Amino acid sequence: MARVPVIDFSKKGMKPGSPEWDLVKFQVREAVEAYGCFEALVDQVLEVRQPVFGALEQLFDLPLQTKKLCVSDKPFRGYSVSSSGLFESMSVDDAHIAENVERCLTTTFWPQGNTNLSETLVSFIQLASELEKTVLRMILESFGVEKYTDELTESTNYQLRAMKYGKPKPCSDPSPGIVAHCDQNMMTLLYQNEVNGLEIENKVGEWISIRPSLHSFVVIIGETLSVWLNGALSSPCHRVMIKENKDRYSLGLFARMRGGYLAKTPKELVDDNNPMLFKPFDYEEFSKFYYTQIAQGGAASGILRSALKSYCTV
Ligand SMILES: O=C(O)CCC(=O)C(=O)O
Ligand SMILES: [Fe+2]
Repeated sequence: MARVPVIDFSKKGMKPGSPEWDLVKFQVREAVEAYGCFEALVDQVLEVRQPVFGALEQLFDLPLQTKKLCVSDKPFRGYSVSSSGLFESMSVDDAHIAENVERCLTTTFWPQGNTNLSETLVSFIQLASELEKTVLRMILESFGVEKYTDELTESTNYQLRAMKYGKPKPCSDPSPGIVAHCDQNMMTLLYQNEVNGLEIENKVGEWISIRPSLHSFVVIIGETLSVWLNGALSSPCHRVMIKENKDRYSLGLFARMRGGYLAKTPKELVDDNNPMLFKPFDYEEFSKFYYTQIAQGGAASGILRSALKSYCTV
C-alpha cells in the first residue's frame, strides 16, 4: 500500500549545517516535491500522547452549552459543530501564547482552572511549533532562500484546532468528516489518535490513506508556502473519511502569516525565465475573502482547492 515518506526528526544533535540535518533536509525536499506531505517521527511526542487525547476527550465530552462558550466572532474560530453533529472543532488563535490556550480552552470551561489540560496542550504546541520551524528552515535552505527564515517565522501565527469526528451512524456509508480541500495556510501539522481516516491525493489523483504511527506528525505543505515559492511545491488536496466505528480525535497546528504581513515571493526565485506568478498578499485579507466565498456557497466551485492561487494570480 502506498505510504507518504516517513522522516525521522528524533535524532539528537540535529543542528543546521550538521550532516544529520543535511540528510533530513534532503529527505524533506524529496517528500514535499513528490507529495507535499510526509510523516515526521518525533519521539518526544509519545510523552504527551496519552494526556493529549485525554484532554481532547475531556473537552468534547463537555455539555454542548458549555462547549458553545468557546466563542469568537471570526469564522472557524471558537467552537463549531457540523450539521450532522458528527464533526466538532475548537480553535485557538495565537496558540503559541500559553495564556490564549488557557483562556479559550481551560478557564472558559473550568473557572477554577484545569492546569493539567492546559499544560498538556501547551507542551504539545511547543513540540509541534518547533517541528514546523525546523521543516520551514530546511525547505527554505533547499531553495537557497534561508535568509528569509527569521522574517517568516516572526510573522507566523499558530492556530491550534482540536477536532473530534464522531463515529458514523450504524449502517451508513463512510462519511467525509472533512471534504477534499487544500490547506491555504503556510504549513499544517496534524497529530491523531489511533483512528485513521486522513487521505491525501497524490499527483495522479489517487487517494493515499495515511496511517501515522503513534509518534508521527503528518506535515502538510499549504498553499501560502507554494505561492511564496512562486508555485514550486504543491499543496496536496486531502480529506477525512471516517470508516471505523470509533471516535477520531485529531489536533492540528496551522502555521499562517499574520495579518498586516505582506507575503511576497523572494526576488531570488524570480528571473526572466521564472516570472513572478503571484501578487503579494496579506493572509488575513485573503481569509476574509475565502470565508465569504464559502459562506456564499463557493465550496462547490472548487474554491476549497485553489482559493489562494486564484486570489493572487498575477
Ligand atoms: O483531522 C485531520 O486529520 C485533518 C484535518 C484537516 O485537514 C483540516 O482541518 O484542515
Ligand atoms: Fe486540511
